Amino acid sequence: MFNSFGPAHVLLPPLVGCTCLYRSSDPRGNVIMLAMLAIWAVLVGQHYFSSGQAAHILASVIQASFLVFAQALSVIIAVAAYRLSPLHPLAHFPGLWVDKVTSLRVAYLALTGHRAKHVTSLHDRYGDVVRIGPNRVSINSSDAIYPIYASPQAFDRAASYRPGLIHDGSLLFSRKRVEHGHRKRIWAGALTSHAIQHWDGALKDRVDQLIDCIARRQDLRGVIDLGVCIEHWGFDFIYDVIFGINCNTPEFMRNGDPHNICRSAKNSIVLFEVLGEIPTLFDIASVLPVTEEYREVERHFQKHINERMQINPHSDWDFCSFFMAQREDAQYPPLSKPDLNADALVAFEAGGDTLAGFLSIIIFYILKHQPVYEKLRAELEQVFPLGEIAQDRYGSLTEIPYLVAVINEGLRLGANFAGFQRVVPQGGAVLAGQYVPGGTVVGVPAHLQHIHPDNFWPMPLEFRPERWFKDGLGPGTITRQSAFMAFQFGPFGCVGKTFAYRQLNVVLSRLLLAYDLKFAPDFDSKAFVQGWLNIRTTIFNYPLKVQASRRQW
Ligand code: HEM
Repeated sequence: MFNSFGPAHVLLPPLVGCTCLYRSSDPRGNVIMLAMLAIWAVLVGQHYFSSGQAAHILASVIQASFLVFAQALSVIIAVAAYRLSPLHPLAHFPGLWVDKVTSLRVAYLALTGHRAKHVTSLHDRYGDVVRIGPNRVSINSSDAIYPIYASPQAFDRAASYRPGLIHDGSLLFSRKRVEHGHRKRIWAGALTSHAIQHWDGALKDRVDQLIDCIARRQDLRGVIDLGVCIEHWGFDFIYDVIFGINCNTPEFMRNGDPHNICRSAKNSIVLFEVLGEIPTLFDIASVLPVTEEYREVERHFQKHINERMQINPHSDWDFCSFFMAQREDAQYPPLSKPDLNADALVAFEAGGDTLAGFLSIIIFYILKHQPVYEKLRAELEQVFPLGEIAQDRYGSLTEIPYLVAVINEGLRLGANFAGFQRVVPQGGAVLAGQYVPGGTVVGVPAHLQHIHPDNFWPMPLEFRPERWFKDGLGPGTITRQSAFMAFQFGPFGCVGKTFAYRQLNVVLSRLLLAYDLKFAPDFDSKAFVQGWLNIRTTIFNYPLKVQASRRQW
């Protein structure tokens, strides 16, 4: 079989190359595939011409395929052995052997929505610092939050933010702090307090529509799937904000989602989250049909961007105006069209989907805790005795302390994020008292920090909004704001945080004033919790069925 090439000739170079290189960065999957193809073609040619038997092309193909397969297998075995060996720089961190060898298992768990549970079980078993991937360490310590995320020298984002071969010109996929900072300044212009206030009118109209939509979709018992109504509201409103209220948007609350745009947008987030765990495979998968649903959403947005560029391109407050950076006070050059499309999509998914998911979770917790529901309603009624909130008072909702506490408590328990991946800079860093080598991917699991007794005490697992007040759950109440990671911190933190609070405050208050809400008679809250998955997007496999009756004022 090896008559033209010796085994050492074929196997040694990739063995050495991969063993050395694989630790420092996730190699590009497409480059590996092309290299293998090139090696295969050379081997076919070599065998074909050296054998001198033109008829033996099939034999050449078989031999070359065998050698390339053997080569790939030897590389996989060598890389696995290296990752398990004491020579690996992360060898001293505890963890499961399978996670040390490959990220495939964690990717699978991400797909099934059980990654957070897996990370929890690993920390329970091995302690605060655990190796959860070949080159990845999870750190369940609030000491690590500041250096990794919040400090001005916060670590760069890891390759998990690399969307394969899909265009990566958006804020979310920008991984280096400096270039990211430039793009973020454009976004920040669209989300100043002045800009946010500008959206109060559209927000009012969309919440009016949500209140009508709930009435329209009720069955004979007054029951609706509130999660779907809120999702449609969230996507309708974010469309306004991205493209402007004069654009031709799908109107989900009115028309439903016949083209499955909401579902495809959510599936795209799942795709990025799962394949982000294995960036090398993402490079290959991104040219396969598995990404077709995302391409569909991309095409859909392209259509809207084209329309938006025709209409009054530089004189409004929508995100596109700022992204095109053609306002009179613009300081930065306009984004290219692919970048514009990528940022619009990120706004749609980060703004519309995340907000709607968390709003549903907060409502679930409120309805599950009747005393909280009663207390919040009483507070709202005291401030708004006529049951109406004038638009010019939207900003003042932050001054209703219990409302803010309820929202924060829902965000605390709902932020089921398994760890935002960052890269330790060259030279390494001491994190949670341990030296972590440069190039290692690290992350602090938000969901574990949010229930850590050192950060939130007492009853860290329970929904108790009172904890957000000084000594609210008795003397010694601990509420560590610096461990509250729902919006992340620092340079890569959520740019829409203030806008998110504005929307949560307004929608929640108005819904509670407009309707008496309770779970549907056959609603099973245990089944809801079991069916609620976080794959960066929130998926409710069991619907949030709520009985709503209009309040009379
Ligand atoms: C309850 C609502 C929200 C929550 C819990 C939330 C949470 C987060 C978190 C944790 C991140 C960091 C992600 C990472 O580094 O991987 C993030 C980023 C981001 N969020 Fe939000 N978000 C919310 C609402 C919004 C809204 C309403 C918008 C826009 C209108 C928005 C836009 C963004 C953008 C653009 C990023 C990327 C920021 C960057 O790369 O610097 N988010 N969000």
